[in-house]
Amino acid sequence: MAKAAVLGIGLIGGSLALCLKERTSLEVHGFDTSEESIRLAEAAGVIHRGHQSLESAVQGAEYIFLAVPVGTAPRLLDRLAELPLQTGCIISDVGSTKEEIVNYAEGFSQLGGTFIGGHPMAGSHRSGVQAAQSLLFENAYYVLTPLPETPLAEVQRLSGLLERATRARLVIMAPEHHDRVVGAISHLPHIVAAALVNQVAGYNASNEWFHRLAAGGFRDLTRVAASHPLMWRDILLSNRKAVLGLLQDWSDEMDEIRKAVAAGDHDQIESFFRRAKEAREGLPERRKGVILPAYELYVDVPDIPGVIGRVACLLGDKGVNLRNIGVMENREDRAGVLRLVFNTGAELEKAKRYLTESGYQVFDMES
Ligand SMILES: NC(=O)c1ccc[n+]([C@@H]2O[C@H](COP(=O)([O-])OP(=O)(O)OC[C@H]3O[C@@H](n4cnc5c(N)ncnc54)[C@H](O)[C@@H]3O)[C@@H](O)[C@H]2O)c1
Ligand SMILES: O=C(O)C(=O)C[C@]1(C(=O)O)C=C[C@@H](O)C=C1
Repeated sequence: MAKAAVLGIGLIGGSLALCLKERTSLEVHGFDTSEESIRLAEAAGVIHRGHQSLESAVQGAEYIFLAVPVGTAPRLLDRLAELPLQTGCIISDVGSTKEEIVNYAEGFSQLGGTFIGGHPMAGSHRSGVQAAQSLLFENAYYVLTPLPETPLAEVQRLSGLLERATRARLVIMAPEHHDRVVGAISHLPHIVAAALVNQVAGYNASNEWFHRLAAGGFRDLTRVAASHPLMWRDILLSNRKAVLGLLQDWSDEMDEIRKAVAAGDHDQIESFFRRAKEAREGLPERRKGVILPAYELYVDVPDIPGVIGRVACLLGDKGVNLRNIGVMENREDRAGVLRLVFNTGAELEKAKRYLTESGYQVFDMES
């Protein structure tokens, strides 16, 4: 039976292991530095088999997933580079930042497998294998960050497996683009939530009414402040450049509202909340348990090496989400060799326009 190895069987590693176990034929092996996590994962049927040795966990594995804190992942890659891995294996990760680990993996002259960065955009403030669940990623976005030179067939193999196992929507992005976007919608909000909780805890130290009166607003806004401190320390250090820029923008925004309140500027204050309300109400709906239709496009690409990066970057820069990308094996069956999958017809139309404007020959299902 083909084998997958999940390294780090916590919330995300455990959830991914469950997905692979329930929806693929892979035998799922787990490795963790915590013996307790291995024991719990085996007892709860999260993995087929647990290992206390990294070498035996990855031996013969076709897929290896790193699901450890982002500050630990490079050291784990160092150890993998020393081990004999299965020829043609794919190594991926689930870390919340991508540029650092992708650059690190690129620096190896001999890694024994193809590294493709990954990040499922779903999680929880809880941690550990006890919180793992096989529906965690359903319909969430799952970002892959291959390099332009990553063989297309390998990206297709991994995205196909993950799509089937997690039921997530696979998208492809450049690592630095990922880190800037995720910095704004995940890393900054975690800092703001923690800062708010710390500020109020300071007031509460001398007056307990601050915590007693905390109602829906405070609780909704600060749920993620209960997240794992070590995981978040690593994320901020890994995405330092993007986070520093975002913190500067955040203090500018705070300065502006502070000035408007100090000046008693009714219009400015109302407009601050009006802009936020409109933007919040305009967030795309999150749907659980619905299988989304796929919108497909075919692109004729004469030269395969590097093409995945060029096409993915072109669409990423224009804000178009690519759900999946793959090579058509038989060029006679269909005009065009690269298959692109989108979540909406509107995204497909945008992609068609941008690709055509950039000189690509594009065909859809009707062509
Ligand atoms: N929690 C989230 O919401 C979320 C969402 C998406 C991605 N991520 C990313 O997923 C990764 C894991 O996060 P998590 O929430 O599952 O954390 P977790 O604390 O639940 O699990 C991490 C596991 O890794 C193990 N571990 C640590 N160092 C190890 C090593 N050197 N070798 C083997 N195992 C080791 C720990 O014992 C633990 O079981 C992080 O990189 C995080 O950025 C987290
Ligand atoms: O739902 C939560 O508690 C999360 O924090 C999940 C969340 C996020 O949305 O910020 C956190 C980190 C990840 O890398 C991806 C998702």
